[in-house]
Amino acid sequence: MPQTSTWEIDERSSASGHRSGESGTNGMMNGANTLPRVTKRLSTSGKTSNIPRFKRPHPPHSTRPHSAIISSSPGIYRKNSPSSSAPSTSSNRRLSQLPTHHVHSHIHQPNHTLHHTSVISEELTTPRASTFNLNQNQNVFATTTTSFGSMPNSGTNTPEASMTSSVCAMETDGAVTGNSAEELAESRDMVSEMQKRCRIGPSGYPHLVKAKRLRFYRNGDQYFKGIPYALQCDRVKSMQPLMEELMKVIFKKYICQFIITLFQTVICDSTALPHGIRHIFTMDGTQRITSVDQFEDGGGYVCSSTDVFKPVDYSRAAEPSWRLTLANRYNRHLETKKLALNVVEPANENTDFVIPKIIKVIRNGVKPRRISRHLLNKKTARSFDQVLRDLTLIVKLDAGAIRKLFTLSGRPVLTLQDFFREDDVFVAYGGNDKMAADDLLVASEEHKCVGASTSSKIRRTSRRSAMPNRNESLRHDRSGSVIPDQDQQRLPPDLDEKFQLVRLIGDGNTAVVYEVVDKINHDRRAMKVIARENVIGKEHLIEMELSILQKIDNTFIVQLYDHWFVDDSYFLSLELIEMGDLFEHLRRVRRVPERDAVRMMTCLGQALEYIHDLGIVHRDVKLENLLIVKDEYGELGVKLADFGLACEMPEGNGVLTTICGTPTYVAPEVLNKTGYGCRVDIWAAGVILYAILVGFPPFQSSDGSEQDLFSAIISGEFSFPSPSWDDVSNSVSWSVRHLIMCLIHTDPFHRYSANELLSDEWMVNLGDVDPEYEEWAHLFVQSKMHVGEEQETPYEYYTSRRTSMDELSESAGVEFSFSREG
Ligand SMILES: Nc1ncnc2c1ncn2[C@@H]1O[C@H](COP(=O)(O)OP(=O)(O)OP(=O)(O)O)[C@@H](O)[C@H]1O
Repeated sequence: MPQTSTWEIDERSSASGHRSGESGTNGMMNGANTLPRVTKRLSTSGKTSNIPRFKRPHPPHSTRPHSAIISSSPGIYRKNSPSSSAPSTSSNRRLSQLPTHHVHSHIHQPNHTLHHTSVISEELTTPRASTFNLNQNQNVFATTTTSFGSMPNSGTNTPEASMTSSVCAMETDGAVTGNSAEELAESRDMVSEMQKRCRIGPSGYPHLVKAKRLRFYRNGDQYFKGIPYALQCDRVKSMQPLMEELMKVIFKKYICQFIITLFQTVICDSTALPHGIRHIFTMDGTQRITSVDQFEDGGGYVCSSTDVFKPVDYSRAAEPSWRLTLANRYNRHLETKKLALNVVEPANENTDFVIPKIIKVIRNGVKPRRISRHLLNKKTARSFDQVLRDLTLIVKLDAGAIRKLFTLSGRPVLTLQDFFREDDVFVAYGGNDKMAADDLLVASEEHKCVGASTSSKIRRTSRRSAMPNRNESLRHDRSGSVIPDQDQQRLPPDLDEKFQLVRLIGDGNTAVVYEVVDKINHDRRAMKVIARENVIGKEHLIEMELSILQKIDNTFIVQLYDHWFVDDSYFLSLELIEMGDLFEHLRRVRRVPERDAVRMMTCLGQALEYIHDLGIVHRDVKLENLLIVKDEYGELGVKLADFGLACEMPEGNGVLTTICGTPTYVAPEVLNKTGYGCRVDIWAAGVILYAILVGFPPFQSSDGSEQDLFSAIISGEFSFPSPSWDDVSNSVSWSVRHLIMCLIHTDPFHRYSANELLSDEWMVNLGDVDPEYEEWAHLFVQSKMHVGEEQETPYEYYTSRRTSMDELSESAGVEFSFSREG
């Protein structure tokens, strides 16, 4: 869901293709190739797209074309792959089907002196290419064959008959004629050296000992994709050194190449191969490999510490992970829950129940024990295995991987959902750790960290800390992981004197927001905490946010009460809004009725009119930044929050040029770099109005890419597709469509202002417009629509939109996408 993050654009990188002076409908840029490059704005997890990635080696099954080691220039000839007429050995067949490592040998003969090099590469040699080269050099081949006079010949001079492998390529520079006895001897020496290194093929011609291309898996680990390995049979002659090498060299090499998976791999090793590699099996487990000769080129093999083969579908291994090897009582739980080892779990666990929650994990051992906190949310709790893996890295048991987890009431944690029940304290055990009843009792010294003295108290605490139906981390780059300090849930001492921390309310790209209570007057507040490390180089944005919030005092905007910079973090005491944000509200209700929508838009319009009059642009108006409030009559409204990207308009007729915002809501003039002002917030308001009425935004990309989304935005073309926009039971008026068209207008000068938004007929009449106006709006909208725009069938609608859904559509979830189709 790349459209959903907040981002900034590297302006330098987007300079090309831009022509200044273009703006709005008349000045739209044409095509995706002129779109600026996007970089993520901020991320607490550091997962910004501009972090350099480690270059992965070519995948073993790469289909990159074979680089031209074989030349067709005169005087060079090479024996390469079998020709089309050559007998098709199983080895050859594998070679063409499973392109992996190849050994190429070049024999150059400059000035009649032979020397050779061997190259191991992952390049693909196709039989077709080999045949071509072979035929090209057939004449020369015959000539050069004489220079190998000492070699045994099977009686045929045809290269097709003599060559059996495609892994040997020979080159000579210049014709081989008129050799002196000395040169011939030299050649013979060379050949004999070659013979030492080469086997003599059935034809009598030598070929280099071919490296067998193998792939090794770990016993019982269905998540380990395997490691490719070129087995040089002339070098590794027995199993023991091979197994040692596999353990010491290959895994380490793998670790070096994929630094990111270093930890995971180490863990995998210690879990899946606790005693190193002692046995190697074929993939189906029917045969144990006892000699290197038994390895077949292109084959896959399973490394094991024990002689018990675990039947897993290794060929379909997914991402690296580690498996639990649970014992005794815990294993029985697993069995009953059908979570036993070797059962391939679905790739995507259901995570509907995942809500932001801080869990505390007690590291089993001598009391007082170390207690780690970990934030679980949609991002950090994707699957049971993944959470256990993360906890292993955080808790750092002496025994290595966490293999058992229990609540303080003794309930085992067996599924992801178990983390989201009422308990939030868990005791972690390693494989050899023995459980004792005393483990579940929290020592007095541990109370502070655990936050409770008994499990019943913990239950009360956890109930209070659970977020009601909020799902924080639908955005892919949302933060959330380890709560770094055990005292994180305590404010720094100065603030701790003033405030009592109550619960986590939400997290954004840069901030974590808690509910706090003022210890003196008992007022409840929201405390937004922005760790400085999350905003390095962007401190000016925080300063700007603070400076702007201090100027603002409006009913429809979340109020800032106070702020501090302590312990390298910014703390903002804000008005507490308890009902969550509009994004989550929409997620729950799927679409907002017009009567609610009109009130929400009125609140937003008021907020925008207020800040625009002050010359302030919010620049990040979106569903997540509209917090839901209820008035005394129970009517819903919103308050505008998060001024993290807000800025003041330049003096005079100046415009803003920094490209920032959230892709789904960004206005075309921001992308076009023609300069922009307050009307970008109005565009976003139009996107929001559209989205809350039907549950999906007006602009999406067909392939989920930001480029595609931006093209759609710049084109300004959107529609009101069936069935959502003409659903009888959710009848949406034409007046609101008219308003949306006035808000989502590519030309900012023709786009409504905040004042015009508030004066719109639909807004003024709270959605209850005069039939005449509705009729007029109907004609207006229809006159602007392209023919067939509303003819989208449900099938097209769902397929086109579900594939390109951003966070909002995603949030509508399966229910939404299928319930309507029955
Ligand atoms: N005053 C508040 N009262 C209640 N909840 C709040 C308040 N401020 C923020 N939140 C919640 O916390 C979440 C994150 O806050 P906020 O959007 O300010 O963080 P951020 O990191 O600046 O966001 P972004 O991801 O947009 O950069 C919000 O989506 C909202 O649900």
